[in-house]
Amino acid sequence: MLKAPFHTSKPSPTRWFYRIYTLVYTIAIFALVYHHCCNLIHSPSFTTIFLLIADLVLAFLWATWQAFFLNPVFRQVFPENLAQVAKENEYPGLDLFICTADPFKEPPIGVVNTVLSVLAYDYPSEKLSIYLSDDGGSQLTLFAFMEAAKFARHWLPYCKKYNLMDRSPEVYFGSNPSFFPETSEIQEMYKNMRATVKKVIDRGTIDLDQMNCDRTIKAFSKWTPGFTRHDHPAVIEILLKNNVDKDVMGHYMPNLFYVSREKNRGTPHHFKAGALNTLIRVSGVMTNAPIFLSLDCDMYSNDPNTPLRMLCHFLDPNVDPKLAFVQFPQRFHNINKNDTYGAEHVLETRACTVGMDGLGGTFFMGTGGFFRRKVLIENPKESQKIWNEPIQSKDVSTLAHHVASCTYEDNTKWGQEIGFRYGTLVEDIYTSFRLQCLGWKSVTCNPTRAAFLGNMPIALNDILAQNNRWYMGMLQTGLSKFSPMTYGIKFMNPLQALCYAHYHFRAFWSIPVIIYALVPQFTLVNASSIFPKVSDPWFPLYVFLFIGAYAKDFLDYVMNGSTFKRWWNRQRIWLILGCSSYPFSIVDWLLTSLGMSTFEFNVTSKVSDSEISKRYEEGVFEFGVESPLLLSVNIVAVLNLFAFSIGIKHVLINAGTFEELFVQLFITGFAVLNSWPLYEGMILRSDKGKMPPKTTLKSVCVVLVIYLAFF
Ligand SMILES: O=c1ccn([C@@H]2O[C@H](COP(=O)(O)OP(=O)(O)O[C@H]3O[C@H](CO)[C@@H](O)[C@H](O)[C@H]3O)[C@@H](O)[C@H]2O)c(=O)[nH]1
Ligand SMILES: [Mn+2]
Repeated sequence: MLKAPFHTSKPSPTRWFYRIYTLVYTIAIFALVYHHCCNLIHSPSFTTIFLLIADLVLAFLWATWQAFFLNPVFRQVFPENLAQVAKENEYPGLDLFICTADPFKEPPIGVVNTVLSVLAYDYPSEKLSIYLSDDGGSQLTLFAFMEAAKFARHWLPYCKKYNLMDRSPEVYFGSNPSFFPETSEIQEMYKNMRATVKKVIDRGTIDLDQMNCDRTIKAFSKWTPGFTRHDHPAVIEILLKNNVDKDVMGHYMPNLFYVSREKNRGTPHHFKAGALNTLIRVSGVMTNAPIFLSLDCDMYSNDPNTPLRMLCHFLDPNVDPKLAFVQFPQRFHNINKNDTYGAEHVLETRACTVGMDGLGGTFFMGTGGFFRRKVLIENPKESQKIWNEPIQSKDVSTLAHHVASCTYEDNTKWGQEIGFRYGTLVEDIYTSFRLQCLGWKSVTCNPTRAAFLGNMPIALNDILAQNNRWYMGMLQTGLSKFSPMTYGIKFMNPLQALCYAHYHFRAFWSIPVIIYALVPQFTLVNASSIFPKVSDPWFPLYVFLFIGAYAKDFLDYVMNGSTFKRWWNRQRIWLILGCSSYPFSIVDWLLTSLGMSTFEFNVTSKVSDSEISKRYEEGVFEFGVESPLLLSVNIVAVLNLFAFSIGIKHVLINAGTFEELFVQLFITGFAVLNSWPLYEGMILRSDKGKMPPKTTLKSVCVVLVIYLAFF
């Protein structure tokens, strides 16, 4: 029995409020559906059918969203109590997986910082191994890591000596650190390393003549002339060896491996899921730690004690034997003051994770998840590791290259029943869904000081493209035989399945958004009323439904520590996504299902232009590029402005129509209010991030054509 607990959990006191709210709102939805049905019987028309469809989809998404709030559980961990069961040298081994895919979109110096931040974890170094997966197959990345390994010899002892919290050198030196005797020397080394790496990246090649070490030359000799990122043999390099490499203070260092799996054009590589599965196998051969962490290359560690927090769950003698992973929700370092694009995902990363925790476990977010290895492999007892040989031996190397080959997975269950699951662009959420259907559990750990901090796009089009990818990925599995609504409801807690369903079908939010962005507007131009007028007994129901949904959403935001402006921006981005990324995901899904297109994981760019960053800091929308995603949003904005002006004209000419057209005017006015940054981008701005004039022109033309065709 433990004297003091490692972790505690308590149900949220707000759950009763949410349960009552859900009940009341559900009754209101039924009343609305009844009202629609009456309308359909008495005055059937396309408009009534459209509105019914829109409201049914809204009701479905609302209902699935409520599942997150019915039984939230808050957990706390107490790493200081760990000493009761384990001394440091009894901690389990830990393999850390970091994925990168493109040296130009993900600058290696950023990846180096992520790696250094975890290499310097407060964890016994003989238990720690870092594996970098390079899907870009780039010698530039390998070069950067060779430099990083040299710098780590100075950086690690420095972090530990002064017990730094920020162990990403870029963050540390950028934050006016306190001055210790070695500080300026280390800073100088860091700057030199950064400059060396940058020079090589800018030049685009490695100058082998300048290398004076045979091993290094041998490593780079694998980049033969036929070597491309899509076609190359596996490259596995040991950059730091535990028990061999020491830092400048004479302490052994963790292992550091560079892994670029074999690629050839004819073999599908399954994007990040494929990369992670390769790492599971390569690490199985090399170190075979019972726990591994999956981390994106842009998510540096913000707290060196994170592994201990994770151990509070895994080392608990009363741990649920079905506990598969501990998820540290994603948090970001580059969000501006009012979170212009709602990229912080306040509810998804806070309320939703604790919400699912009370239902059997949260989903895996792709990064910040510590897994038990045995959960993702076939037969944990059959270890691949060659125990009696050191990791640098020939046999180990041959086996590691073998498991990183393209053909290794042929006729195996990898990606289907073991490892990270294939067949979708959102391998993370899908894998956790499949695991939880098998009875595995997960827990959320969200300490006040973020465990990891990542990067979000800061240009609107990048945000839209990222969402397009996510929700296309969700549909791939949401509409497969592993749908949460069929398979999920059968094999997991049904409320947990509803939570998954919410994410998987979020793209359908575009149906009501598009209907509400067009139908009330078209009818407003004609001055024909489609909603109850203000004095109608049904009118208060509409008011209740609107305010009930918006006010609750706002409350959730504030209760999760956010602000009014951030909430406002998030609800705006919801409307924008509803007429861009979401419908595009549905179209993409249709085209891929019909075999008319293939899907691709477009890596988000982590490079930021200083002008764009400046505008983002000021909270100004970044349009700048011409893209179908932006065009569709802009068309809707122009159309609503146009319809609103005509609506106002009607009311001014005949004040009697105000009461009848009120709801339509309100919806259109609300859209206009939300579209304000787009009008600014079209008319008032002259900077490079303004709406491209061609996009404005096209939008106006489309709206004119619609007007001439229909009115
Ligand atoms: O073929 C690929 C493609 C991507 N990646 C890596 O995957 C990570 C995530 O890619 P990113 O472009 O940053 O995508 P995001 O949309 O920011 O990522 C979110 O969504 C992804 C699923 O779409 C999850 O995998 C991520 O963990 C989650 O942070 C990065 O480290 C990439 O290097 C690979 O290793 N191989
Ligand atoms: Mn990312």
